Amino acid sequence: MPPRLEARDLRFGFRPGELLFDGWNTAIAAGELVALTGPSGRGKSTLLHLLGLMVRPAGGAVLVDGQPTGSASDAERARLRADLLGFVFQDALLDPGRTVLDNVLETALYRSEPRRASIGRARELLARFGVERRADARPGQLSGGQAQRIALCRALMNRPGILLADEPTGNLDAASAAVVLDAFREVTEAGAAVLVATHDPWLVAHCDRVVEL
Ligand SMILES: Nc1ncnc2c1ncn2[C@@H]1O[C@H](COP(=O)(O)OP(=O)(O)OP(=O)(O)O)[C@@H](O)[C@H]1O
Repeated sequence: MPPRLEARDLRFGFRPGELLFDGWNTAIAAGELVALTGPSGRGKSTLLHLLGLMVRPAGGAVLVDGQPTGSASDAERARLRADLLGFVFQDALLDPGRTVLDNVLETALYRSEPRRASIGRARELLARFGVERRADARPGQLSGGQAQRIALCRALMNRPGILLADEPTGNLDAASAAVVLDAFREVTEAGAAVLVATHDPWLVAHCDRVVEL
């Protein structure tokens, strides 16, 4: 079975002559929970955006379940993201114009699932992370930790085969961080791969493996 997620000889930089990644390789198998660590500014978020098919590399390849994604059109990449990937952005990046419930439902709507069919799962996820009472709130009314948990609900909505999470416990107390780790474990036990960029030593210690940038 191919790795769920693989980077081969990845190259990328924001400025000419300044490559953040110059021939970078990694592979994450089904069922693995992997921590991505390294100093601030080294490129953890950028790498997650490359692996999450939001940014195209300058060279090399990102493979999803063994399939190269380089020649896929933007529409095909968007389809892969909706079908296979869950993404928790640093600082949550919820849509300020929608309620919490509609933010969580957003990923299901990308897959053309009827809203009514998805509401039950969205509410279950919100309850699991202790934020069900915020369902009708707008993101501007949330604490940082609530926003982070809601962003995780949104990423889990489609039961992704690959979950990429950027500092998902940065604003959480110990009890909420433990709920997040439990959720990651449940996702890996279902055969997904989880890559989590983090500075949190507690979370790193609970991962199967560490990739250091
Ligand atoms: N859109 C952008 N345009 C230009 N440079 C960028 C852009 N995004 C990030 N950078 C630069 O790329 C480098 C890597 O940034 P990135 O956010 O990936 O690092 P990081 O390891 O996730 O940092 P942190 O741990 O602080 O979140 C930094 O020097 C940053 O300034």
